[in-house]
Amino acid sequence: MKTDSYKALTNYIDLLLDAICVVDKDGRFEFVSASAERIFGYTSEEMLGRSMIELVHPDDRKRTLQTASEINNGVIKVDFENRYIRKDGQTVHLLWSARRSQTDQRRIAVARDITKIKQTEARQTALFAISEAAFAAEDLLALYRSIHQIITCLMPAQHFAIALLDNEHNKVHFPYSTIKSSIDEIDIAILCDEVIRSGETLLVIPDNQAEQPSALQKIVAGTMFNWLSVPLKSHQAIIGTLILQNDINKPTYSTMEIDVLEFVSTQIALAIERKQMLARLQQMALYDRLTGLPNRELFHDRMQSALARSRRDQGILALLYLDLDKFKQINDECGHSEGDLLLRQAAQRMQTCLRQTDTIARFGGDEFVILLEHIDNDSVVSQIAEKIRLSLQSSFTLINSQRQILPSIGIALFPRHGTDEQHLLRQADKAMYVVKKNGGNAVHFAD
Ligand SMILES: Nc1nc2c(ncn2[C@@H]2O[C@H](COP(=O)(O)OP(=O)(O)OP(=O)(O)O)[C@@H](O)[C@H]2O)c(=O)[nH]1
Repeated sequence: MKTDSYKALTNYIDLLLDAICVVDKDGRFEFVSASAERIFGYTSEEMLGRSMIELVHPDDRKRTLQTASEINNGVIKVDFENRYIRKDGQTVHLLWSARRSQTDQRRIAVARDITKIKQTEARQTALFAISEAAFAAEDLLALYRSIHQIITCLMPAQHFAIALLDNEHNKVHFPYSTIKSSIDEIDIAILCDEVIRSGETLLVIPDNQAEQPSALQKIVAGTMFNWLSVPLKSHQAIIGTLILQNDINKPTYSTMEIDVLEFVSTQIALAIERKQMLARLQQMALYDRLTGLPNRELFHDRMQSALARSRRDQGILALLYLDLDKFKQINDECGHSEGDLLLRQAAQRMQTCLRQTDTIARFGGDEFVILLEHIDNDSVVSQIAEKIRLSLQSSFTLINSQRQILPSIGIALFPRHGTDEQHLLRQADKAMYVVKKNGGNAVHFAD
């Protein structure tokens, strides 16, 4: 095919929305139709003679060369997709139909710009994945991990973080972050503050560093990364930001990528809010608000599992029923808030006497129940109970006073004193009353 022979055709093919490209045996553009300028952003003069592969997105080059080689070997491709980097730096998604011209040793290909279709697909896929993740994730951390995965499928994000606004302390925190950079967390927080305050997406690349507000310029000066931060807008407010970080040698974030991220960020914000609400409800349903200890419901759950394990392993477990002595006096003499503080501090002290696998629950007022598993013998239980009793001996520093509190502790063992929860609780409670009757501040085993 002679270059002149294209001329007669161009009157017609320039009308096409798709671009026709011909590359020579070395992979250099030999002919491009008028649409190529719209798709690639380069004039045909700028493209002719240039190596095709140079314009291909770096991550798609290997695949593209493989396909080119298949076409050179006679395969006709009608469904090859790859990405090119336009002259303005934006990424364009293309669908190619290509074949070899046997006589001329050239590849003739028709490129269709499918960026918009890809954008719609990406939005829909991401929305579906986010709603699935919001439903399936067991907790907030699992949700954050899923969000990271979903975003990595949408666009390059070597590093990723979720920053959330802590309204109580009016500052951002990072419940999820893989960002490792010379910029420390405080500085990233300034970037996030800017995004939350303005409600606008922030893209920092080497070309626009100088256009950033001066506070940000100082932070990002000399950074080796492109930064993209998108506000997380729920229906109510901006709850935080998503932060993506990519090496500056990689292509910058495209308008399409930013648009998709902005679109899905609302769904992400809503999913996070819903999960936070669920976590709060779970916390309220299972934990005591004052001390943060498990409540009766959670204790019941743990007790059932522990009993099942002990029955299976023929193990011993111990139940300690603990009531503080003369706690009412503290409330009466120092006030309810001092009483609250003492309950919180006493709970902390008792917790430090236990192993991670043990459970201490607040049953209400000044009553606590402790579950100890894998007990070898009575004396181990006595030792732990004594340790708890002694931990409360030294006085508590409250806001306006120093007070001491002593406990009465009753103990029941599985299977010796009972084989179900109710029975064991009753036996431990009775043992605790024996201590109370005898003046308190002691430990007693059920009979
Ligand atoms: N500060 C505070 N007090 C509470 C809370 N819940 C219950 N109380 C009070 O705790 C006290 C518990 O009562 P008791 O156990 O009968 O009083 P006590 O003085 O410890 O009596 P003995 O156990 O017989 O030594 C009551 O005065 C309750 O009002 C709470 O959340 N905070």
